[in-house]
Amino acid sequence: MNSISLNEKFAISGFVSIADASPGYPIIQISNSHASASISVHGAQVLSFQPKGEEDLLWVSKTAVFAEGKSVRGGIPICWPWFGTHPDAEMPAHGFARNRFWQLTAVQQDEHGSTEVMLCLEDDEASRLLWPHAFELQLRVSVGKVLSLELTMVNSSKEVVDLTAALHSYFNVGDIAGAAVRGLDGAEYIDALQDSRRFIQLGDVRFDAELDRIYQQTAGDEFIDDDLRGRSIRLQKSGSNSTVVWNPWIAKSSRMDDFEEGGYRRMVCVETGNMGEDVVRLEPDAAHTLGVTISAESARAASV
Ligand SMILES: O=P(O)(O)OC[C@H]1O[C@@H](O)[C@H](O)[C@@H](O)[C@@H]1O
Repeated sequence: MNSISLNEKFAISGFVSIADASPGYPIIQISNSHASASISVHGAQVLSFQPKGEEDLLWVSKTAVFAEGKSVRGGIPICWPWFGTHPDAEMPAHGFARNRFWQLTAVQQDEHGSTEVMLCLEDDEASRLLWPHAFELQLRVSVGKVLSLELTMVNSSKEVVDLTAALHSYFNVGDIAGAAVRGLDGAEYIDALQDSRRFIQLGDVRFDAELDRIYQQTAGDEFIDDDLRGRSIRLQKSGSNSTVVWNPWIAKSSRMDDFEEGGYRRMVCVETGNMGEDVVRLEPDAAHTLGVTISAESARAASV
């Protein structure tokens, strides 16, 4: 699959084209009357979403690497079939779906001017070495005034499987000092930086040091209030009862080669997921859909 054959099959004149970020690494580029966006076929990773008149809602590191087997640092990597580190240290963190090329299966313009893209990933010999189950994953992305992602996971095996997952979204903020995550007040969280001890969130989440937490029982809307930009990013979730909030701050980000210097100030991860106690158990042939809709609101409208 290369960008020439993908263009022949999927390009839509004036709306969708496919170009290589590096040789053999196709990126779907979308521009419609509502927004522009880009999606990498590798990892089915949304890399940018810019509604008309807005700055990009997503953040990608300027030093991100576009190569097979490594997730791009930024955008919305898909963590699946496990979230976080694996008990076997040889296994990749956050599963393997973000490290593989997916299949682009459909692109279409709908009657409201939104663009819909479908990508899929199925088990093969390489995946079964890491996770011995048959599966089908499908990501539907809709780019319009809002960005919607729906990740459907189907258990095609004959066994019951337990899954954890995340739409590991990196959001673009003006300055982390003036950013807050709203909507988690009162939620219990597991603090990865304090021996996974549990605490209750009081008020908004604010940032002045490394932060890495799994919030539980979080089915409601969440907002990232961005003082510098005077906007709020709204997340409406479905099929998700947990949320990770992460900022690596100075020391951890400087240990990552693909994390641009000082980039921790301009991003925050608010990850829609099924993690911690929110494990998805699928019977054979059963499916689960994890979804998020992301939109920008002016700070004034969002606080009413
Ligand atoms: O470097 P990775 O594997 O993309 O992970 C980034 C971060 O992902 C977050 O979801 C985790 O909570 C962090 O602990 C982790 O550091």
